[in-house]
Amino acid sequence: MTLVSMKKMLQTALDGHYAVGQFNVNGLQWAQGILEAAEEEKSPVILAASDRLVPFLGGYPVIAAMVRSIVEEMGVTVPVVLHLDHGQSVDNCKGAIDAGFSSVMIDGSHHPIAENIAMTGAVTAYAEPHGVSVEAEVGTVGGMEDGLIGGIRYADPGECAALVKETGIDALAAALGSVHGPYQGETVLGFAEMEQISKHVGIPLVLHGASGIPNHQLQRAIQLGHAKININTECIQAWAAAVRSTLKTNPALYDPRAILTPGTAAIKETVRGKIREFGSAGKAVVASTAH
Ligand SMILES: O=C(O)C[C@@H](O)[C@H](O)C(=O)COP(=O)(O)O
Ligand SMILES: [Zn+2]
Repeated sequence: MTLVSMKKMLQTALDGHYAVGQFNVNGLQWAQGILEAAEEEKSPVILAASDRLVPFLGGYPVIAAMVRSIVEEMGVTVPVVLHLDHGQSVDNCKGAIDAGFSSVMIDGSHHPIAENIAMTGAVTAYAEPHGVSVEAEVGTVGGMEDGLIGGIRYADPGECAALVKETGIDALAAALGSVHGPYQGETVLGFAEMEQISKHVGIPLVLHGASGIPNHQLQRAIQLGHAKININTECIQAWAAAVRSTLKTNPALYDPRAILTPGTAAIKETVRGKIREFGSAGKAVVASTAH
């Protein structure tokens, strides 16, 4: 199965009232664990490289080659998207597209809306002829974003509508109370604003900062228009706990395979649980035949 764009995948999910998980890749083991879980659950899946981590991961061509090779080697049959997460500039998005990413996010949310629209429009113009889908963001997700720590700023419905209308993006991340990284206290999402924005823009919404959000709130977000849900923190916490426990139990261990394999298993089981929560298990055929 070649890499696909998110366009039809997310529209099909929106129509079917489920969401596709975006799971961030922090190394080879993440790609393996995420793809194994998606294949076993027969779920469409989005593998993402966060732009801030691209140098750590070896650059766009290395990431694209790695994901494509693993998909081929494993004989993955479910639809797979390779997405640039929180793309920091128009040039970075172009670099990812040229390297073979099938989807990009341009994150102009820290700029005034006119600039955000201009950046996003430049990316959609470049992506469209390549068959690459585009996500953009309005408002501010709390916690760490693009390497900056910030507070929550709710997306403005008028700005969301203008950005969608003027750029033709495929998915919109409208920040409505979610936070990147671990939550301090209970999650408070703006469901009334979510309903309003979803009706107004008519395209799939994306929920960033979804780690730690209780399932009943995720289900409500899905019913109110979210077709893509981003998870990174829960996977990296599960990986770290498994590797830490392996080393604690066997302090003399030094074989990387023995140390790291439990980490891959932990990522896989975390992803499996999320796929089931989001309702995308068994939806691979639906997603790949949708047009
Ligand atoms: O950490 C990154 O750079 C990627 C995340 O921002 C991702 O887009 C995301 O929203 C994951 O949220 P989390 O798992 O709740 O931290
Ligand atoms: Zn995010």
